[in-house]
Amino acid sequence: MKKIVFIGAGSMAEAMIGGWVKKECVQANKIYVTNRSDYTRLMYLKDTYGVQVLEKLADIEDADLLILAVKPKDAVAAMQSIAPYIGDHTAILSVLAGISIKTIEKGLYARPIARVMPNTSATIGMSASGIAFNTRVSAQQKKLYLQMLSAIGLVVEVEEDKLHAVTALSGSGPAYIYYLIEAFEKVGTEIGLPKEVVRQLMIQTLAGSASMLQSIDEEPNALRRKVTSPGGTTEAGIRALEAHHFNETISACIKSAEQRSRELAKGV
Ligand SMILES: NC(=O)C1=CN([C@@H]2O[C@H](COP(=O)(O)OP(=O)(O)OC[C@H]3O[C@@H](n4cnc5c(N)ncnc54)[C@H](OP(=O)(O)O)[C@@H]3O)[C@@H](O)[C@H]2O)C=CC1
Ligand SMILES: O=C(O)[C@@H]1CCC=N1
Repeated sequence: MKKIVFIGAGSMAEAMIGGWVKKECVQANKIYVTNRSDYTRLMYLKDTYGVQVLEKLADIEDADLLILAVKPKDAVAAMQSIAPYIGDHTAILSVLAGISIKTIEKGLYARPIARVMPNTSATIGMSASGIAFNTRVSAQQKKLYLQMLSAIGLVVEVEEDKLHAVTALSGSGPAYIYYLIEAFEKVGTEIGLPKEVVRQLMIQTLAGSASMLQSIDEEPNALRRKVTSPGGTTEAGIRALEAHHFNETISACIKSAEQRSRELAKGV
């Protein structure tokens, strides 16, 4: 691909650009960025990653790929602004939460459209992404998208409707983990450790546990039992989690996010 244009230049666009440029998966000078009004932001992306700033919207005409990366509430306006200039051969990759392929086809006409739900860990090549395609995406294009997404992490192909679940779990997931670390830091300082020490300990604990799950063929439940001595500290901790409705809390979190993704699809 000779020209890839990001429509929207926020956190997710930067995470994908950062990941691709670092991995040398896409050459920076083939990537163009545009947004609604924040020119300083475009210059920052140019200076940091070596991407190009799209001079005017008409310049999307010869783009091979447009990546839609605005907030869902701005999707219709963004599509209206690019529709007059979009070339017949241009394909679409959307990272918009909730917004369906049907809505994009309505806004940008019949063409190859892929919807991907990555996460911000794309920055370091550690995204966990789900992807779905419309029927116009060729086998060759699919292969290319899967390669591009693999360069910034794990990618799984799912039915489009399941992207709501992917969004709730791994799209939003990094925020839950950061929130968890914030909670560990808060309580860790209450029980006497400096915040930086709590952070170091808990980042390593998270990374270690994730690596154990990746490298050892055992269920989370079995690994948990190996930590839990009868009458010990872990058992006391898990009991407190159960008493405070841990499972219900996580279930409410994921179901609320999934529901919100469905609402975004309806423009709510
Ligand atoms: N952040 C995340 O972790 C993830 C986000 N996503 C999805 O990615 C999308 C972008 O999210 P995120 O990067 O966080 O959002 P940001 O708010 O960080 O960025 C949004 C960008 O869209 C631009 N924009 C708004 N309206 C228009 C328009 N009409 N034409 C062109 N550009 C426009 C904004 O420009 P300006 O600043 O000039 O207004 C800004 O650059 C969302 O749809 C979200 O659902 C998906 C997975 C994870
Ligand atoms: O919060 C959001 O809507 C987006 C989608 C997934 C992560 N951030």
